[in-house]
Amino acid sequence: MLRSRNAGAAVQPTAPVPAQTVRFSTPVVETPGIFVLARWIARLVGLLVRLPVRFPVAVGTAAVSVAVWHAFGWVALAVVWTVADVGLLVWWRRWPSSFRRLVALRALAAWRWVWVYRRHWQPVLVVAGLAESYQERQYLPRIRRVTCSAWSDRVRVRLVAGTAPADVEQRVTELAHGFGAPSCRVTVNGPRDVVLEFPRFDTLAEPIGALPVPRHVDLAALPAGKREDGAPWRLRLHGTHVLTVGVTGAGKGSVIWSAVRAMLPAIEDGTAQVWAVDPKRMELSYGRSLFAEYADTGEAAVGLLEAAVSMMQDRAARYAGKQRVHTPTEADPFVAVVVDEVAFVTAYHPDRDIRRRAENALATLTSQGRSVGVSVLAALQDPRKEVLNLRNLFPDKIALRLDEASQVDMVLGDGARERGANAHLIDPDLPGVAFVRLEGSPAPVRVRAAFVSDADIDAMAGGCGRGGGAV
Ligand SMILES: Nc1ncnc2c1ncn2[C@@H]1O[C@H](COP(=O)(O)OP(=O)(O)OP(=O)(O)O)[C@@H](O)[C@H]1O
Repeated sequence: MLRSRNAGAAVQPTAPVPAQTVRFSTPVVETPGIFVLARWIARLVGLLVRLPVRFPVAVGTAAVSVAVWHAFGWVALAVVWTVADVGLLVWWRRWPSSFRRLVALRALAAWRWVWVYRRHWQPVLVVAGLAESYQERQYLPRIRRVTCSAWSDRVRVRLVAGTAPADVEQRVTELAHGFGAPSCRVTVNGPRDVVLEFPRFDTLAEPIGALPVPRHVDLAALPAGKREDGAPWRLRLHGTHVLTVGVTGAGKGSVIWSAVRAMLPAIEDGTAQVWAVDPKRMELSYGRSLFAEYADTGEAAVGLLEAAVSMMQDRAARYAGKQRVHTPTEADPFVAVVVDEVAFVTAYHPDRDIRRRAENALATLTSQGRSVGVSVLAALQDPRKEVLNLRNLFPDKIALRLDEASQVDMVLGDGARERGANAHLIDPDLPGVAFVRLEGSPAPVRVRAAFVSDADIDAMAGGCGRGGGAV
């Protein structure tokens, strides 16, 4: 075989390869000082033109103050300011919500724009790796607007052309720390248009007591707790199946009990039933009288699940060709099959036959039960496939505190962690806090389930809620 004489010789990295013996480089031309000065002046004029548009109230106030002072002197200015302050004070006391919306939150937004976001924008984004370079120039996403709600700042951002919202979603932790916020969530409005939401404080830090029992039960929107933005968190049960995942002590019981509590009037009037599987015998046994069916051993649990399958198939046979949607009635009530620690019957039970039968029954219920009014609400500690390979049959999932970062996407679906659903970082002192995905939005929402105490369950089981009043 012929070998080149140079084979194996070290190649000098600086030596030009034959095709590049002539190298072109851009000449450096010194910019005349007049151009630099003209550019600064142009930028200053641009800023002065934009200021009244961006901060009309602040600029208007300053302009009026200067005009009054110039025309009538400082005494007149002091009088005008005193009258304005008294007016604001009266507005605040008499109409606090409109004052808050139109004055306080707007002033706060302007302040946070200038002091927090404008000031730290470039260093934080560069260090977080969100600055792009092209032809030796640096390009940053641009702040379009900052607005404040009672609990968070929403920074609307125009992305650099050629970048994607996913680039920002992957840096939410850096952004949150960079701007001193507990978390950051990304919402995509449209092309190159995203909103970064930074909470200013944790609205879910205080536990929420059991919610009042609703007068009219909406099985598609059961009040179960509070969302981070202060709105009620409503859990859909009819027409879906819900999987609640969290480590021990994360608060799975509070989700289950809040749902049962919200169904109480329907349970009492016979239009809803709860069939409970309680392998730990600790969580659900307390309110046993509320359940139409109850099982606390492996054999009994499988029997209950298979009975639910038969009932569901009987309904499906009766509905076939006549009715496509289930409406709860006393004859055909909505059935919520509540399974606490579902892995006990699908993975941990020593009898293989029990595990197989339980898994088959759950697969049948979750794949066919929705349209005939049978829903499964299951709780689970470990979301891995080996433990519950049916997890994708649950359309709705709730991620309470999890063990590992990798479990977040297992529960809430791909991309949930990048969008800020840091369920593995939930404080152990905040049981009941969870991330959920609401219908029609890929952005995960942070919620806290209401805590239903033993006394509340006692009262519920004792029938105090009859008639739909608060228990
Ligand atoms: N929503 C909540 N708000 C406030 N405290 C809560 C809430 N949920 C649970 N807790 C507290 O945390 C404790 C553990 O909750 P819970 O038993 O529901 O956890 P779990 O996830 O079901 O745990 P395990 O899997 O071990 O049963 C409760 O005894 C209660 O003190």
